Amino acid sequence: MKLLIKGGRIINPALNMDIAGDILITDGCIAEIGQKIDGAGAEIFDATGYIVAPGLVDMHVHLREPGLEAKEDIYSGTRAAAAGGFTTIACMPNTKPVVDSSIAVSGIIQRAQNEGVVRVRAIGALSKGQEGKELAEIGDMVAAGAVALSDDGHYVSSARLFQAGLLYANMFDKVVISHAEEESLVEDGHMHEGAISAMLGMRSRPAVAEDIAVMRDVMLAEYTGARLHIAHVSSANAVEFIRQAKKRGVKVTAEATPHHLTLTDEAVIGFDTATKVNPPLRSADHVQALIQGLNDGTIDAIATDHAPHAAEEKDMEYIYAPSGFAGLETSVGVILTSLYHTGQCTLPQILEKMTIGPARILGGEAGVLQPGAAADITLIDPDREWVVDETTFYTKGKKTPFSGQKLKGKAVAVFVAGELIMKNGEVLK
Ligand SMILES: NC(=O)N[C@@H](CC(=O)O)C(=O)O
Ligand SMILES: [Zn+2]
Repeated sequence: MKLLIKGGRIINPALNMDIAGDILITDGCIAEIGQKIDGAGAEIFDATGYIVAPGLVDMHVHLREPGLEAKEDIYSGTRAAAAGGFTTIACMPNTKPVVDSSIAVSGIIQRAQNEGVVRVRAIGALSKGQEGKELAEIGDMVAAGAVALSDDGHYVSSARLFQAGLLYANMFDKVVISHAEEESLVEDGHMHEGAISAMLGMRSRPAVAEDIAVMRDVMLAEYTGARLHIAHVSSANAVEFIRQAKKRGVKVTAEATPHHLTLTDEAVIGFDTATKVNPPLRSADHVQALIQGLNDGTIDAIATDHAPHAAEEKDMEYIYAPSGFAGLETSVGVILTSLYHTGQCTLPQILEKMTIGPARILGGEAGVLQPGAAADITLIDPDREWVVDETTFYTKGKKTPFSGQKLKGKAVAVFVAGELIMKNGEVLK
């Protein structure tokens, strides 16, 4: 089996490569990358006009298995990932039951092998039941394949337990991922605290809740020397704390979501539950700080926080609807439209945050095109114009704050281990 991806612009941020060229694939692996490859006997895939990138990596996805299959499952979630251009995703453990044991981790990996169309990495819970009281079986979960530990969805209130988790995870060189919002300050809050929440009379979640939480976690990472990753950073101070900590050599990394990088709390006016998410959509000054953090290397990854919910849950009143919405199928379009086509970021910059950036944090092989590596490849048409129509989504939880928006840029083909699994938005498996 030989395949030649011919004539694209190969952007391979891990190796600082940005060339017009071809990629030869044999038996599911990359055999050669070059400006002109003689693909005698190979099937040809014409990539003229497209960007050829390492398969996109999303380190923050809620696949909802086990137990919450009305929102999403591994079958639907991995197809949504493929449709959005992703070849590797990491799934969060806030399921029912919580993924806090080796058997649960093995279950996800096994189910993903049987049902999934992209590669799935499992993140284990940091505490048992994500209750923040005692540590989960971290060593066992790592042995079963867990790539990171997180109580995502909740902040770990006890500094002592969080410190113990950092130390324990660090023994296995695994990163702890923090959902950093100090709970006592966000309880019962539904949106960002500011002029818009005051106008709407809505109980809110202030940015200072995130600032405090990030500060504590960063200090514990510094004190222990362990690895920390801050999920969905959304406040300007949090970006600054992480920037300063990195300068001091603290082993902290961070991700930002497409929605926090592009939307503000003004989207909440009208009470569309598709705008409800934790941390909340913030004001424009926070959005600008995030973009700056992305550009200066403070933020290492763009992650969707794909958090689908069932239609009947999101159709409730704003204050009762659960937080979170679909993100996998809009990520590339939203990011290219808002950051690339506006001149705020370059394509290599963006693709670094969507490939090798998150891959490095999770460890293992992904995010780079090089001979010998699995042929996980995403083709992107940066100029393809399309309108977000959630009825065509593969995810079960279709709510999106980008509904009806005209976007420019789309993943047009995805290969996993050399196999074409998505073409023109259609998943082929
Ligand atoms: N982001 C959200 O608003 N919700 C996520 C949890 C999370 O990622 O914190 C979910 O699981 O629904
Ligand atoms: Zn979270």
